[in-house]
Amino acid sequence: MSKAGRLVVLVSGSGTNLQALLDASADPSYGARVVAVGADREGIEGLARATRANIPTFVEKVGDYPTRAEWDAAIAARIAAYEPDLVVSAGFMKILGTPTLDAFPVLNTHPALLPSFPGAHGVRDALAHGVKVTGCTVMLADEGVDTGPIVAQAAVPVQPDDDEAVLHERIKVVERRLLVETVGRMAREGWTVSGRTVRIGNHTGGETT
Ligand SMILES: Nc1nc2c(c(=O)[nH]1)N[C@@H](CN(C=O)c1ccc(C(=O)N[C@@H](CCC(=O)O)C(=O)O)cc1)CN2
Ligand SMILES: NCC(=O)N[C@@H]1O[C@H](COP(=O)([O-])[O-])[C@@H](O)[C@H]1O
Repeated sequence: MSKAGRLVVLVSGSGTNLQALLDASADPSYGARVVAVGADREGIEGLARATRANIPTFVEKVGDYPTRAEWDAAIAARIAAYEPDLVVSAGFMKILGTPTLDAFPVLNTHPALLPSFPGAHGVRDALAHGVKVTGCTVMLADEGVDTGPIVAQAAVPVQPDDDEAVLHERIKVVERRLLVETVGRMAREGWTVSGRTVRIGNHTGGETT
């Protein structure tokens, strides 16, 4: 049974999901706290949010390394320095390699109902397809792109005049609530993974991660 008290959160942009986790973890009963925030780029609001909250930050840029494998190793080492129980990818726009995945459970939030519309542009792709309902997914990352086992999902309606920005903002309201609730339950109750099934709480029959 895994527990998720110490969180390292990875961001690449505005960090509103990060802010939701920071706000929730201000309550000691939440069961988890953000111990560090990492990013793949400088000058983003997600890093500024961490600094305002007096949370340590780090940046590892892919372009600073001769190979992707060296970046994979570098970001894994930066994460490891904070000894997380759970890494939360919250708008982090880089695919994490096995040095990170083999060392820590990584929870990712995606703005679509996986397995539909994986990748860097889930909202745009769902809108282009003409779906009437989309949503958000919280899943445990594996070596694939958004292929890991699903932990939680929530549906969000698409309105006729939606553009990508409007729809994404509607999704993000639901997504922040889903992520905060899911991380909190994982921290307080633990989780198990059996094949593609993730169970939160003290369930029998699952593999212990
Ligand atoms: N090993 C994994 N790492 C990550 C996953 C995952 O499922 N497995 N999810 C992503 C988050 N994500 C969707 O939820 C996602 C983000 C970015 C990309 C992507 O194609 N990235 C490109 C670069 C894009 C850019 O720099 O703007 C890349 O990595 O080369 C796909 C899916 C977090 N990490
Ligand atoms: N495929 C990855 C992806 O699209 N992630 C999405 O980026 C947004 C980041 O918002 P935030 O920086 O305000 O939390 C979130 O909606 C997250 O699901």
